[in-house]
Amino acid sequence: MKVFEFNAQNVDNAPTILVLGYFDGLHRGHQTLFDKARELAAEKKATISVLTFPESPILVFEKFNENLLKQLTSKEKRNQLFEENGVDFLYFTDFTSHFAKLTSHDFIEKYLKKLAISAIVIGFDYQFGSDHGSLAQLSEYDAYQVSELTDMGEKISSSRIRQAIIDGDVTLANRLLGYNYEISGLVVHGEARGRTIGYPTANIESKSMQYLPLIGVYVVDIAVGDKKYRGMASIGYNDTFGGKNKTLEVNIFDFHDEIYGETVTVYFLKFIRGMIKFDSVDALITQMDDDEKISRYF
Ligand SMILES: Cc1cc2nc3c(=O)[nH]c(=O)nc-3n(C[C@H](O)[C@H](O)[C@H](O)COP(=O)(O)O)c2cc1C
Ligand SMILES: Nc1ncnc2c1ncn2[C@@H]1O[C@H](COP(=O)(O)OP(=O)(O)OP(=O)(O)O)[C@@H](O)[C@H]1O
Repeated sequence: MKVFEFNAQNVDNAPTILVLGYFDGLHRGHQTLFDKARELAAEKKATISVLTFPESPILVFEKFNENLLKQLTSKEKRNQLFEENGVDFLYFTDFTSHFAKLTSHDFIEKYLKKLAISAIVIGFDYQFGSDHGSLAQLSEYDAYQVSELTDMGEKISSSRIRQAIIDGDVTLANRLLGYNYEISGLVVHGEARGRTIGYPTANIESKSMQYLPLIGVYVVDIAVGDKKYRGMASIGYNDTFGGKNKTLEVNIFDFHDEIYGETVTVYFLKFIRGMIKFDSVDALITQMDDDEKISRYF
């Protein structure tokens, strides 16, 4: 897959199936668009291209809050998911005030006309341009609109998945995504207290703008180097010890290596319980023994 900053000079001119949307998370709903694109690409002997934005279009319309910069994946994972979905050319363009003012006609002239489009694939609720164009405005193309994919009668959407993660419902998030929600980060030094209570933890600091699941304890898998291990994660303030910083820590089962400075990936599998402020360290340890049993046999 090739990644480009969109401009008229650097586009590939082979016949292509163009898929349109923002695609935060590339969830199962999004994946149906790529299924259609792959079918068309095989039929028409064409490549697959995506024209999208690095950041959420909402940033241009709403008062800023930090959540607007957050995505369901890191930038690297987002690109990897496009590639896994069969994309050959990934074009990024910034969603700016100027871009937002383009009509659907302008968008076709300035962007779509620069590509050698064999067919276009959009979703059932896709709109483009300041006049909210949709399938009708794409009539000069062989354009396909994919129907809505639902789960329990409700649309699978990036917003619904974001909410599930904020609520700690990683089971729902994973089901809607079609893969396990993950966060990568550097292993850094914590208080070095974990090892004294028999549960050493890798403290993980992520540099990507992602949603951290609700404070609590989770069954996780964790990739260290090229191996994956089962573990249990804590997200919170270590209330028992009066912690001041919110941390993501993982006790990795059957693992005894020093991994400071390594980049690891945590896959959230199941919410176990909320954080508890225990009266004694022994009570915390007894609870962690139970968490371990749940996590090992999940
Ligand atoms: C599975 C798991 C469950 C935890 N549950 C709690 C909890 O309920 N309450 C709490 O105060 N700390 C909890 N912790 C956090 C511990 O307090 C923390 O790991 C310990 O203080 C070590 O911190 P350190 O890595 O900074 O040394 C939990 C940690 C893990 C790995
Ligand atoms: N569940 C779905 N079924 C079919 N198509 C979908 C589904 N969800 C999104 N799409 C389509 O995928 C493309 C990208 O959608 P978009 O990035 O707006 O995702 P979204 O999940 O709808 O996001 P949000 O929750 O922010 O509205 C659009 O063409 C959209 O119509």
